[in-house]
Amino acid sequence: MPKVLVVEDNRSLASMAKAMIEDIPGFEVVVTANGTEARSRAQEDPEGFSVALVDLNLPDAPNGEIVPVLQSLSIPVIVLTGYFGEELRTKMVDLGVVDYVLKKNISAYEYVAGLVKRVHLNRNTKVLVVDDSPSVLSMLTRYLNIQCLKVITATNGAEALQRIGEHPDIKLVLTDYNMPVMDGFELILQLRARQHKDQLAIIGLSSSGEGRLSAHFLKSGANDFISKPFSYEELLCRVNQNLDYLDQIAEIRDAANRDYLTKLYNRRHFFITGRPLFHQTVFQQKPVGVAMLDIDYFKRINDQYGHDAGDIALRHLAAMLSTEFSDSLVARFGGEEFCLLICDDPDTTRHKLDAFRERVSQSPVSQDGHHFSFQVSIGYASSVSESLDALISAADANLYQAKEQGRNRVVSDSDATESQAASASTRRR
Ligand SMILES: Nc1nc2c(ncn2[C@@H]2O[C@H](COP(=O)(O)OP(=O)(O)OP(=O)(O)O)[C@@H](O)[C@H]2O)c(=O)[nH]1
Repeated sequence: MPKVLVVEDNRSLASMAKAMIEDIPGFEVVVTANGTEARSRAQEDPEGFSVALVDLNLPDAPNGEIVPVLQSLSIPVIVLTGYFGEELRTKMVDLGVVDYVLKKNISAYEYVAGLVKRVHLNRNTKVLVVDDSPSVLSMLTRYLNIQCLKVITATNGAEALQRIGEHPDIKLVLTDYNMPVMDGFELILQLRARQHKDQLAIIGLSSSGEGRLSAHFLKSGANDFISKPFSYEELLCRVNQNLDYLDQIAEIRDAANRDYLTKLYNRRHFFITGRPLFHQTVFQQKPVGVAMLDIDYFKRINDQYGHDAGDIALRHLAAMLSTEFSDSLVARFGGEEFCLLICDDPDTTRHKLDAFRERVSQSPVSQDGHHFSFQVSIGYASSVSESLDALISAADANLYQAKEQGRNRVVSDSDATESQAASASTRRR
């Protein structure tokens, strides 16, 4: 869990900062009221603090003396200040603080909370900087490192493409225009052929004399543009804004693809991802199958223990499915029905499904002091190869058989064939 150190002698401001930061899911705040206390907390556990939020004017450190102390323990610092001037700004930028924020109203704290989250996320965020000037590369690297970003560098477009190949998880590219071998526009065109604006952000950089370059960069597919020379603050704001945009799009996309209750993928995403995966697997002549899984007598759980208990059971089963079928595409199709696309040998899968069914029946759920168990029926099909939809229909038919035969069982293609043969022979007799 990310921990934030707040160093503030004004109790109400400290409480406000704590409340706003702890509003971010998973964040914990430790408040200290002076420099001495902050130093000993940070020394006790320097690894533990993701970032520190520091009041510049503390009773025992009135001129920001605590800032370099925390930085020497590798804790990035965001400064809160009650006054502001050019001299202070220069001092803060020279010290290498992540940002300085004027404590004037509540929106300053909202901004700080967003920044705290950004700094934490930046630790796993890769940025590629492309410029043929060593001095620009080293300045950008220093500025971006202050923001805790992982910086990778290249000196021209061709080298940048190589770096992207080595690090496909790069999220942001900052690129100059005028470079040898391959310029910034050509680089952007090549990058955009592979990744859209909401997957990879690109910021163009060029000297302020080249007036029309900004429009040209944007038309070529850049998300944003910065004129050189630029201030640390402008770089920080543009980089953060672009990374926040990517994260928000990813969150929206994820919310659209997932079932709200169980957080498993929904039916829509199952088909979008599953159809190409199915065709690719069939084309490669590898085994592929679908399992339809349904909780037995689920209505009774709702009726007996309440709808909340039913929801807990659904989440419990979803968590088990995610863990035990982590290599498969798992979705909640609706109600108490789940669907799995499994790319594995049918015999192995059949055994795995049966073992899973058994485990479900032996893992009780607790709600309000009540403990209850439930069972599942599973239909598995792997012998149909014309389409994913046909495979799902076959699995569904097998699930129907499992319910008909008494529930709490797995019925696969071979079981269904055997049972049809048995009933045909009974009819013949
Ligand atoms: N708690 C809860 N119940 C749900 C949810 N979605 C659907 N249900 C309930 O799931 C129950 C499904 O009942 P049935 O279709 O009769 O199936 P069943 O009782 O499991 O019986 P069989 O499938 O034949 O074994 C209904 O009572 C729905 O209201 C949900 O998200 N949460």
